[in-house]
Amino acid sequence: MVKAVVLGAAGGIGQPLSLLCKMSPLIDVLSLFDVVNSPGVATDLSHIATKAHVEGFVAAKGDFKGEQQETEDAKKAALTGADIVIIPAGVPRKPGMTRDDLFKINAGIVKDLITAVAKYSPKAFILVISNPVNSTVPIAAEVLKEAGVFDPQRLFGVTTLDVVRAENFVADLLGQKDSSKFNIPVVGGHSGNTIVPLFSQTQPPVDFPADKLDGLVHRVQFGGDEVVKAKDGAGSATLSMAYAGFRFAEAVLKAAKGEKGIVEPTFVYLPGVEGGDAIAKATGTDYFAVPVELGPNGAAKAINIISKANDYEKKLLDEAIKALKTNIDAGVNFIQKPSK
Ligand SMILES: NC(=O)c1ccc[n+]([C@@H]2O[C@H](COP(=O)([O-])OP(=O)(O)OC[C@H]3O[C@@H](n4cnc5c(N)ncnc54)[C@H](O)[C@@H]3O)[C@@H](O)[C@H]2O)c1
Ligand SMILES: O=C(O)C[C@H](O)C(=O)O
Repeated sequence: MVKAVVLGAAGGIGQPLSLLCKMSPLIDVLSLFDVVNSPGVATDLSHIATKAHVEGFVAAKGDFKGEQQETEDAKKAALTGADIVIIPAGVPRKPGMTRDDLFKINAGIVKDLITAVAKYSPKAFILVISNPVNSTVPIAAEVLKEAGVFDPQRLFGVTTLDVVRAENFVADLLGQKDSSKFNIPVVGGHSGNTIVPLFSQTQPPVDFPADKLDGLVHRVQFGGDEVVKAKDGAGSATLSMAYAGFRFAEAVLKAAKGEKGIVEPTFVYLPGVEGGDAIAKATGTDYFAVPVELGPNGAAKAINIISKANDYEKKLLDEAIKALKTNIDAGVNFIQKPSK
């Protein structure tokens, strides 16, 4: 029996992601939690005739003592027995904002939700979508460490949308309809210049002249801004993110069931994953998105693809690492050195 939980299930990402989970033959129980509207989303989904049984849990409206208990009970009921917890809870960007501008609100939301995960489903795979991923994943790790239940193989920052974009933009540029035949590793983090597509490692190989390459790299790094601008104040990527989040969740679940050879780039705590130490040493950071081979216990092996980067990509990596370190420190310090 596989139980999947979506925290932030009533949101722009949460709803289509929950729909995709409801369609999946890999999921038996789908549990939805949000601070608003999740029972409605759950009831709506429960009318679809597919395998997963759907349950909805919502936080209490207020924050008085009795209501705090009600919210805690809802989290407990949603999370108990979970095999995989997917977290798109939090505020999205508006035009003119960076992902780091979301830290102020989302850091606290992620801290709060991971505290509940640590209590009620400490062995679940945890997939963090909430931005800024470069900081929310270290926050999650620190909360889990403090609770004594941190398993680095089971904590993932979801960077799949960057891979999806890279594959799609390359296909676009080559005038090809089917982007699914491309495999493009995107490494680093998930914001602006911390996103580093390694086009030199594309399978099947592709080759672009320098002027085209600059534009392509920029489009992958700032693909999120393209959507924020087009939505004009109504949020950021939701549908493509639901697709990407589900693609990654499905990969984790398939590998957990024993399927071999599944590799997806994801933002992980390197020292806790086989092969990660060498990458941490090369980058000088403990967290980095790299292609990870998934297995029954989650992240089985970090693949050191960055050692194959060409000179152009090495420059991108240097810039990414500088920015990433600041983001990671902000996340770690949020838990270790909270301001009074
Ligand atoms: N990792 C990625 O590639 C990626 C891509 C797109 C968006 N995002 C991020 O995902 C997050 C969600 O985006 P969205 O467009 O779905 O936003 P949204 O505002 O539409 O939905 C967020 C949901 O989270 C809920 N929520 C807020 N606080 C909560 C809490 N404490 N517990 C449970 N639920 C809570 C809200 O009620 C809302 O339903 C944003 O931070 C966004 O930046 C990440
Ligand atoms: O751009 C955003 O703020 C949302 C997300 O991180 C994205 O890449 O689309």
